[in-house]
Amino acid sequence: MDTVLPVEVLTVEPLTQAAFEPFGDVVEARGIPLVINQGRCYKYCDLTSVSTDRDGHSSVHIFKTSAIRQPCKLDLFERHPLGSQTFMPLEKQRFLVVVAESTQPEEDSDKPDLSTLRCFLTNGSQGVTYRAGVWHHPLLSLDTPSDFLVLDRGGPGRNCDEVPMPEGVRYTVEAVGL
Ligand SMILES: NC(=O)N[C@@H](O)C(=O)O
Ligand code: NI
Repeated sequence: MDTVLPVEVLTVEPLTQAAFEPFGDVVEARGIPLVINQGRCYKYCDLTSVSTDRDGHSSVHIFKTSAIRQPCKLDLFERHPLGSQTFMPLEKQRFLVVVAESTQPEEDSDKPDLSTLRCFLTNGSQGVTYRAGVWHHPLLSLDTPSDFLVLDRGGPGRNCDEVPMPEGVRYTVEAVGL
């Protein structure tokens, strides 16, 4: 018989720039746009930026991802110490943004502090940028398979540290209100 693990059910909070400030930027059309292209287009400027180390370069990808099943069991945390990482849905896809603060920021021995674990739900028109070194769960897209534009740091060196979720507890995000 499978051992029944205690379940840590995470509450989901709506994604706002104020709440997400410690981790990075929310990318969404906000503020007063510039009117460009002979009036045909509104430009919402400088919503976020791509950071890389001096040996890296900014790189653009498309992720074609399947949707998560719910309740969503968390697998691991990762961080990209050499650069930021931005996810922007291409099909109005909602996704879960699961982050945690660092135990020893900037140190090689840094780990996610699971007592600070936060779970945000986007509204379909929002993307996020994780600042370099921010602990996050890999992409968790909801509802249907979907495409995301991803901007991050390309180049030499190790840019992905992973820490599995601790044994003995199942961290899940329940479908409450999802
Ligand atoms: N592996 C990869 O590029 N994706 C992850 O970094 C992620 O945050 O989804
Ligand atoms: Ni990542």
